[in-house]
Amino acid sequence: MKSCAKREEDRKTFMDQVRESKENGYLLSSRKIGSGAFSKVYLGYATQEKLRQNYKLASDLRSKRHAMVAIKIISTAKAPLEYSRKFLPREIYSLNATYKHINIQLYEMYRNSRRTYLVLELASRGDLLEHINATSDRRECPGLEEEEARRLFRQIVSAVAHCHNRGIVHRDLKCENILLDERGFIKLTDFGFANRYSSKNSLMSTFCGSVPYTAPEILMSKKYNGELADLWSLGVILYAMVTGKLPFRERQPHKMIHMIKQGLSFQQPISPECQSLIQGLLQLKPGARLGLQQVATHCWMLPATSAIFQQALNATGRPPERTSRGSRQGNQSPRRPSHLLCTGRLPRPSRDGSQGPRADLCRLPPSAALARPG
Ligand SMILES: Nc1ncnc2c1ncn2[C@@H]1O[C@H](COP(=O)(O)OP(=O)(O)OP(=O)(O)O)[C@@H](O)[C@H]1O
Repeated sequence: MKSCAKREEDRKTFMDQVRESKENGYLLSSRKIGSGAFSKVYLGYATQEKLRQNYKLASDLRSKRHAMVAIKIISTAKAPLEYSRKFLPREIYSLNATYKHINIQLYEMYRNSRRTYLVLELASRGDLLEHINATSDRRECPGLEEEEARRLFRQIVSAVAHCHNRGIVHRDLKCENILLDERGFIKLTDFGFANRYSSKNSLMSTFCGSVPYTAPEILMSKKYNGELADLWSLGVILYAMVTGKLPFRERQPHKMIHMIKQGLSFQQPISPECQSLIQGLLQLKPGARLGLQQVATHCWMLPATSAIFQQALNATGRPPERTSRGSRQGNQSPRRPSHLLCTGRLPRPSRDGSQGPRADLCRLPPSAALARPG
């Protein structure tokens, strides 16, 4: 229970934030839509005056037919110095450098000695993790349909390519950092670990990310190429989207490495094209991973091929038979590497606690970030 004094302090802080936002052209609502380690995110509204002054903001909001924004408030006075001096400036730099892409959007920033305010495009439909879990529950089958996964993954790839083209690596790509707006567009968020690099070959050494999504070279504390590390995380995200599970799940980095070395496996029917794309991204050796250009033009990313697969899957519950060379035949299950299965599935008991028919459904667990300062 919060003490009276604490409640009063929170109320005063909130009133200050309302005033500071108003002075900058935004109405801050009391509806908190998220919070991070050192931040709170509120629903806000652009005032008429702001819309008159800021043409870009006005035209964007006009197309959405509302004036709502997400206002992320970072208490710089309370956050550790390293965060305020190093990570927050990088986040702001990265958001500014990537302005404006349909899948990433910082409208504006204002600040004073105590707080920094980031005015972001509102993504009102929660994050990808929630979406995967909710869809898995609705379908009674883990993961998204490949068609939907493709639509979302294309946007994610486009957003990451936009960052890389501007010399920014995200370094914390994960389902929780991909938000969805009311039109189903993804918004890449949380650039707290992002960094810029001067050359494609420059290596980084900060140990950051979230273990299940972190590239093995980072887990092994090697110097790494940020772009190639982002590609690994993209592979984990795609695997999570289509299977509703994490490919490798361990808390301890050294155990994760062990799992990764054992290899990847799929426990449910996923199209061979999608498997090949995931395998191409989840390569232990960074240099062996598919590049973003190869990802964008991979055959799974083209709708026609996989629509046929999905239709067959829906009709028979099994992947379609293939006749071409190297493909599988008849009712055989997908060819699997002989190593152990390494999925991060979390069995969910049915409501009465027994292992009912849906006991093999899983929920993707949220993953805590590593190396948060403070
Ligand atoms: N543009 C947005 N629209 C809607 N909700 C948002 C938006 N940005 C952030 N949020 C919500 O606020 C939460 C925290 O935001 P964000 O991840 O950017 O903060 P953070 O301080 O970097 O978090 P963390 O400490 O977890 O890394 C998000 O998980 C999300 O629920």
